[in-house]
Amino acid sequence: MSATPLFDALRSSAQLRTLDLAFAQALRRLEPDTDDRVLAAAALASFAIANGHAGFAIENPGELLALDPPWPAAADWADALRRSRWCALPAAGNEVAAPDAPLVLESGLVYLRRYREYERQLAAGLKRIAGNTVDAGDPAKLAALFAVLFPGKDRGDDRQARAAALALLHPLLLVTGGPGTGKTTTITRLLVLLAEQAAQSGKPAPRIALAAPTGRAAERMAESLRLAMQSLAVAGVDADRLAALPDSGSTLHRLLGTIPDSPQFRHHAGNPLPFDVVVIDEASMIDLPLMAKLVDAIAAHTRLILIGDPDQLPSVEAGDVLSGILRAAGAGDRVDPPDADALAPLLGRLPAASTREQAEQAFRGRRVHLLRGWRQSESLQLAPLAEATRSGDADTALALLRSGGLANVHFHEGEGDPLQTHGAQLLAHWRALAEAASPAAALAMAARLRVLTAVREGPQGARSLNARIEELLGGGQRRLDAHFHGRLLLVTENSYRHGLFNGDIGICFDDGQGRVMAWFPGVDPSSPRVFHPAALPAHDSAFAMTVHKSQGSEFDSVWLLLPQRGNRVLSRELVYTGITRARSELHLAAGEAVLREALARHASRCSGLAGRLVAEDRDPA
Ligand SMILES: Nc1ncnc2c1ncn2[C@@H]1O[C@H](COP(=O)(O)OP(=O)(O)OP(=O)(O)O)[C@@H](O)[C@H]1O
Repeated sequence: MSATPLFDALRSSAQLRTLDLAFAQALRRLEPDTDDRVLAAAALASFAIANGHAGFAIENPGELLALDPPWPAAADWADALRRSRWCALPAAGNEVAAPDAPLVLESGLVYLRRYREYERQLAAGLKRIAGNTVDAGDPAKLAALFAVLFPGKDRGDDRQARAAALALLHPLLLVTGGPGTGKTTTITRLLVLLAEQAAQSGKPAPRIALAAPTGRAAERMAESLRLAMQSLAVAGVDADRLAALPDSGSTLHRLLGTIPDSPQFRHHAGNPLPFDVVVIDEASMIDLPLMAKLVDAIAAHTRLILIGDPDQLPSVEAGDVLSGILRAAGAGDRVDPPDADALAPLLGRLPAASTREQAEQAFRGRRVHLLRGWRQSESLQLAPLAEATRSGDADTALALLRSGGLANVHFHEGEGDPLQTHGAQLLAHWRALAEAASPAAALAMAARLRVLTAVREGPQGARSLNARIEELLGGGQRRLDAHFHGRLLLVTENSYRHGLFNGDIGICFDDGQGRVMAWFPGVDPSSPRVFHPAALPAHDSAFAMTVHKSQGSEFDSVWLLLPQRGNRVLSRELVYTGITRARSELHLAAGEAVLREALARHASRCSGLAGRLVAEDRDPA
């Protein structure tokens, strides 16, 4: 038995959820002799999931929560777990964990078994896809079209061109980059290239699916794709090739086919997605279970293309999936020599610095990281601030903010309450929502401005801001109804039955017959889906929302409010995600100390995915 009553210390710390403690207590009820450190590990593994980790590292439990008295030595803790019947010890990363143990200890991480299995399945699925063979055609025959799609002189150095060329050879491609680096533009051209390749091989046009974790992100992607297609039509690209490209996107849930009241999907390994190319945008938002299910549903002949910005916040739910895959795939700045040789007809001879030495890797997915920002004539000059934030350079970020020299970036240093300092301007926007001509118009107008906060609770939290905004909208006198006309809504749980998902934004609006209904964007932006407010899944107001919930959306004008005191949730990824939600105007209200604290911290997550992807698989015994 341990000398340290660790589980009691966790209980009295009041940091864990009731659920985490109840899980450990259930193990103790089943076996009263269970080692205290095993109980603590069970509670922490459960708590880790709630905090976005896949498990927790026994070497570094302080990453999860600050605790006094000190933690047990990692070796002793591991011994206690190894001796416990509650903990499985798989011999290899690709081995299924014993089904009767709710915990797994592997490579120094303690997992809840279910999440370890998601991670194992995801790694196996990604390796399977990356190892599939796809018909690369004859790149030389595509050279003429390639020159039209990528007219730059030095195509080998043009990472957009590289990404498109690599998609011909590889069934798993990751295209990463910050805002405006041309991810969607690249995907559009890459899809045209695949359509041409199919036509040259006498095959039907490829069936292509576009999806993203949220409806808003899917719409944004489809809109950018339509614009990129228009410019290709002007550049003389054959209309038949463009016709192969989809003109709309769907949510990942819709793509996979939700089943009412079930976390399972219609598409899975036994009924794979009927597409030749599946393109997923905003991949940083996808959590471990969802990514595992997506990958499971990818057929042997299908190409999977994941797009994302690796500097954004990781998914709220368990994961950090994108960064795990990216770590395994490399920095995305080099091409393997065999790829370079195969693609020479398109890319020419690559400069030596663009190729890398070792050709053999366990993980065969390919990544291209786009660097150059293309958004020209921007009214909002965000790039230098985004770069300083991304790299954690607080001195430069503060100097840029204080100089006032970045167009349409406004720094409200030390201001903690925009409702007091700029209330009239903000309220005018929200009042106008209620005056809109239709629910569709109100939803479109709502995207013009959003207050983003780092936290949900506390004086600068989304909850208290929403309460104050509603009070101000009600004139401070009459209490508004719960679902008043003009109230912005944020769905906070997935409801497969409604087709409404965590993060979806809607509005309460009169239906023309005196009834206030809740309206959410549908496939066609001009005809939103309507729900009775009493029948909605869990929801909050969305006048102000957390940066976490804003992922995948953009707003013309963003007010980002950091708390006045330090907080563990603050990170450079949070600030980066918040500021890059702005399209034409950014207001940042923060104090120097808190901004410095945020930029000094990474929102890192504990996961074993990268390790699994680069590990050689062991043959099942
Ligand atoms: N190679 C290029 N030449 C000229 N313009 C380009 C090029 N690549 C991208 N652009 C332009 O830059 C802008 C941003 O491109 P795009 O929407 O593809 O970027 P993105 O990385 O998908 O952006 P976001 O992160 O916002 O989704 C568009 O106006 C696009 O036309």
